[in-house]
Amino acid sequence: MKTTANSIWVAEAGVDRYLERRGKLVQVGDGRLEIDGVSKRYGDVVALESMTFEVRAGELFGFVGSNGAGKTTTMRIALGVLAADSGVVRYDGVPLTLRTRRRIGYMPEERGLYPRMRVGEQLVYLAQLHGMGLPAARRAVARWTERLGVSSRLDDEVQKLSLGNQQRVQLAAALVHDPVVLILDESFSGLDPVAVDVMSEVLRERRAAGVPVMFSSHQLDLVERLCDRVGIVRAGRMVACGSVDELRAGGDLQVVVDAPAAPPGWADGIPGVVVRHRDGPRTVLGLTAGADDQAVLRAALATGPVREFRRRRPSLTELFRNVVVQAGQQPGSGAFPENAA
Ligand SMILES: Nc1ncnc2c1ncn2[C@@H]1O[C@H](COP(=O)(O)OP(=O)(O)OP(=O)(O)O)[C@@H](O)[C@H]1O
Repeated sequence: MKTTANSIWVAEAGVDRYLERRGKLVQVGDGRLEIDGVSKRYGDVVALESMTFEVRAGELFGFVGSNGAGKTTTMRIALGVLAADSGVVRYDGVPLTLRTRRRIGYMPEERGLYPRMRVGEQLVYLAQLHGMGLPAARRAVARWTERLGVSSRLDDEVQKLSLGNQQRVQLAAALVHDPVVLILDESFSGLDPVAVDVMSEVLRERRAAGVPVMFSSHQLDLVERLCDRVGIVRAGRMVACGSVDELRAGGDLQVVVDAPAAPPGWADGIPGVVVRHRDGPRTVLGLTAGADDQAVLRAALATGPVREFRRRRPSLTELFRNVVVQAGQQPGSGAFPENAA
């Protein structure tokens, strides 16, 4: 048995290793990236407060939150370019080391390429910084630039490329050294639809190869489509985390009613029912637990014809608004449990 600052090794047999952590036996060595209780302040600004979540091996994890919520700070700490005040980041069950950090592929939000350096030269250089030999680096650069559609620009200076193509090069820079973890900050912003497809395909491939992939984005439809799980962050804390279906199931059940003759206020007074939105003849109602949707239908029919009546769950965008905007206006009223996954 071995004791470290953060954990006690209780068994080690082949690849199945276990840790006792906070009284629970946890299997390690499974390629997970864990952000555990990470806090960070910038002077008086609390950027992160006990941020906790994990990205599993072979999982695409979407990291969403409003501007200034703490996404970039989390990612920079996960990469080790920024130190946390407290908390720990682990990969494969153990706190990150310099060696592990070199094996992370990172795409920074502020982009980090040298504008006057040629694309090919720069990518080879970056691959070598991550420990690759020159021949392997050249092969990887040829492969990834071909894959990302920028192989014809290898001899051009980065600054001569369009912003979208610079972004493709930036993704190539994150991938050339065959990273074991991928962390991408706003990787999709500013890309044309074809480049979005290429980027999505590459991320899915990395996921299939068993890599934990985490990316931040404000494009929630894309996150909803692509991710296995999503974490919503607000004011430096994870306020909802789970698969899109889990999160949607946690949101209120809604009923859409198209009743052209219904007067304003027709649904007022039905127990457990709140009018969420009204658009012409259509009303979207939120139903709290125990509310009777048949009572809604009867009330709608009492007004005249009903052309549409269907139940639905909120989209990720609506959930995001509920969690981030409404909860922000009413502290402590978050609709979802933390780390619900
Ligand atoms: N170097 C810094 N000095 C002072 N405050 C900072 C610094 N970097 C970030 N912050 C603050 O920390 C908080 C979290 O910022 P962060 O960049 O992590 O948010 P974000 O979720 O990535 O936002 P965005 O979606 O706008 O990129 C914000 O209040 C921000 O103003």
